[in-house]
Amino acid sequence: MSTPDYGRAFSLMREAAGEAWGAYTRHAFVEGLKDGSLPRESFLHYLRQDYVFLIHFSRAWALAVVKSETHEEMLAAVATVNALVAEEMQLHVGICEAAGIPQEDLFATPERPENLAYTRFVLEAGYSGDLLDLLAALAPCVMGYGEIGARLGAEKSSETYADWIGTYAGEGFQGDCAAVGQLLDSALERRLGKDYANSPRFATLCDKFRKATELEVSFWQMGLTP
Ligand SMILES: Cc1ncc(C[n+]2csc(CCO)c2C)c(N)n1
Repeated sequence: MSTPDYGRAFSLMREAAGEAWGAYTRHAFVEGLKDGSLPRESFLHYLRQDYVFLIHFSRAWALAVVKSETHEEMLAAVATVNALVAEEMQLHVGICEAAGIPQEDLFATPERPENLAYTRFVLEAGYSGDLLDLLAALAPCVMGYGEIGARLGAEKSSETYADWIGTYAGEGFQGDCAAVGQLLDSALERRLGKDYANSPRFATLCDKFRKATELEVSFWQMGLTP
């Protein structure tokens, strides 16, 4: 299976993240989703934490609207806020309700430190920096799940987690990843010029991307320990 193309900046940042990228996208939790061996208890624990995660991620994408400098940037950011609140959070509510966990319980899930560390790192990148700092911290989450979804959609050997895999493998979500990739490319060119990859700023953005990738690894690891 070929890896999906989410744009030039993403490819460069992914490369700069080194081994952390594979540790994230091929984590044992992901392989357990692929072959159905992930214990249900771990999956539900992950989903409850992820619901809280998505609340804060929606706030971070809303901050991207605040940090936008063009109508086009605002449109891309607002589309992601909507995808998060209306689709992804709904997926979690649906799966958890079917498993006997009501929505009020989800909202009241005590936040694990690994979860808190990740979302507050991203929000802080946005509070202290500009749209580029924020997008560099947000990108691993979107494109990583895009890559995971595309691979698991093609390679899965069990139907146990097919709903979850289908959401991220589907055309809708893959289109969202391409749109975020384009936003990242155009935001970089607008602020740093076409040669952005050779700007000193780019290295600091790659650091943020790698840090967020490492926080994704910790999040999967947390999922394995309910
Ligand atoms: C820990 C964790 N990391 C990434 C995602 C995936 N995700 C979060 S926000 C977003 C963009 C809007 O769809 C996507 C794809 C997740 N659910 N949980």
